[in-house]
Amino acid sequence: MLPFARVSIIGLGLIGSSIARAVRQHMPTVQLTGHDGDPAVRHRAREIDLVDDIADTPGAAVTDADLVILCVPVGAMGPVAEAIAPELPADAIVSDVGSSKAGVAAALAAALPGATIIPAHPVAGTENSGPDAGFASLFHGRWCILTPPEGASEAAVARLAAFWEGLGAKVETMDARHHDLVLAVTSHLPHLIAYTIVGTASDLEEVTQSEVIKYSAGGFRDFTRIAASDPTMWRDVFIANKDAVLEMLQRFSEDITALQRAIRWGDGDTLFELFTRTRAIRRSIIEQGQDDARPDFGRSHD
Ligand SMILES: NC(=O)c1ccc[n+]([C@@H]2O[C@H](COP(=O)([O-])OP(=O)(O)OC[C@H]3O[C@@H](n4cnc5c(N)ncnc54)[C@H](O)[C@@H]3O)[C@@H](O)[C@H]2O)c1
Ligand SMILES: O=C(O)C(=O)C[C@]1(C(=O)O)C=C[C@@H](O)C=C1
Repeated sequence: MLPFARVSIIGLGLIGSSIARAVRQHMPTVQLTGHDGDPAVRHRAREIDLVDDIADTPGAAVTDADLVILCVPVGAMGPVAEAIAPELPADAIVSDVGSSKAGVAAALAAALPGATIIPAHPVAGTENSGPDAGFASLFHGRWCILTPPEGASEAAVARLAAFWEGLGAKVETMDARHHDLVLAVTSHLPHLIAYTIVGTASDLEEVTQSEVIKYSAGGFRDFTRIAASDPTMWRDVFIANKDAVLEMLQRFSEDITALQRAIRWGDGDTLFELFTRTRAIRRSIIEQGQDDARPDFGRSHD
């Protein structure tokens, strides 16, 4: 039996549209309703027949849902939760896909007192945005981290876990603050570094924009992919996960200062030891099958 019969998705961009496509593929009998705040996105979602029904307001999208998933930028989670509150069925489970969790959990709890809220984060994505960027296999073999609040219904957690497993994800449960600390170093800091390095390169007087494009065939090109990620999404993530990001940034600054010293003093052993360790980490990620699922990394869309 399927964990949910009527799923409502608010926010039909990369993640919302990927969930819609994955539900269509893996749970074809589920009734899917969607809403997006941008009329152009609603229009496009209708054009590509993304879900069974597109609602023009967030409230109208949830009236008969048994699962509501908020797929909007982290900073919009609270306002969207407030907008669905009057129409939310008492027995519905509310979840989200935000990249940071503690702040979102607090915003949802404040907006929806008494509701069953189980926050989640599928650790899968790309640098692209919008309803055409999504694909059904995005979550295959990827982690989805659930961060249920203390005292959350175990049955609700189990149903949401079954939903994500049904879309092909592996599910882990974690405390929201621990999630935010781990993701600060594995996801948020790498994005900050990519935004910085691409910005620095384009600011350098002697490196003109055309040279940045011309010579970006190697490592720099990989940074530009990450630095092309959605500005609204990442602005909200850094503001929401400020404490954990600043803590990891401090640690990173100390480590880069140590490397600076090693380079200055010609300490090749320190450089070689670090580069050997990081090469082994990359290889073990690939061996564990945690390499990238994006279509341009050689896997199919569905
Ligand atoms: N992009 C990734 O790699 C990734 C991965 C995992 C989780 N996430 C999280 O998923 C969420 C969505 O990200 P995305 O990549 O799908 O972004 P996206 O920009 O592709 O889609 C977001 C959609 O939300 C809509 N929206 C914004 N504010 C709204 C509001 N107030 N009401 C209704 N709709 C609104 C936008 O119009 C847009 O269509 C974010 O919270 C992000 O942190 C993103
Ligand atoms: O592959 C990418 O483009 C991503 O940045 C995906 C990525 C990540 O950092 O791994 C980005 C944000 C998320 O919340 C989850 C996944």
